[in-house]
Amino acid sequence: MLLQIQQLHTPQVGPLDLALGAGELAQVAGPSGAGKSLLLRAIADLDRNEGLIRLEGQPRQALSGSDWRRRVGYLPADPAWWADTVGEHLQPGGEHWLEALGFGPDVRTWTVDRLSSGERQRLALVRVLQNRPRVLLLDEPTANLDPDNTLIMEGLIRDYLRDSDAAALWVSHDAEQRSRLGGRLLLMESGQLMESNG
Ligand SMILES: Nc1ncnc2c1ncn2[C@@H]1O[C@H](COP(=O)(O)OP(=O)(O)OP(=O)(O)O)[C@@H](O)[C@H]1O
Repeated sequence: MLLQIQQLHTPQVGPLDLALGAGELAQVAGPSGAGKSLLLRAIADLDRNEGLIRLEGQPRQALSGSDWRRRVGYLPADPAWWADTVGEHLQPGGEHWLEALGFGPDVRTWTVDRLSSGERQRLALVRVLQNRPRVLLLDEPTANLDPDNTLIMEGLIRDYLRDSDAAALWVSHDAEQRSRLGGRLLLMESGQLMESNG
């Protein structure tokens, strides 16, 4: 197993177990307020949580918080930006991702305050992918995108999972997207995670 979670719990989430294999995409659905975002934040170790999480057999405590979050990349629904320009948030390289998402090389000079919500969402994905994570934690990554960009982003993420043999936990409210992506579906309700059969 690539990612193994045992008895993960926070005041709002769990205790729950979950395992993701290399290349696996598991979707998480469930009502607003069920704890989907808090689950992703707990796995990324951004909120206080207890439980055992292993990545490729290595316990989370063996890595620093920042190393863990490079390997287990979290894309929040509303990513934070701290510097003035896009380029200050990006590492060198990754031009193929920028290009695939519709940006030219000049995007690095753009100021963050001019970005639309969809541009923010697409650029934040590039930020996460540049760390070459083994696991992606995606919180409604296409919520602010038009249909064309949604399909492009879905394709890019799928390509990354296939090429890097990475896994993803993908929160989506969109039933059509869920059927396009396919794969395993997990349902979250009141902080508990259940495997869905349909
Ligand atoms: N820091 C916090 N302390 C206490 N409760 C919180 C905290 N953050 C979120 N909550 C509550 O925990 C519950 C789960 O929140 P969460 O953001 O995980 O929901 P969600 O399933 O992602 O919902 P949505 O689909 O609307 O994004 C909500 O009732 C929320 O108000």
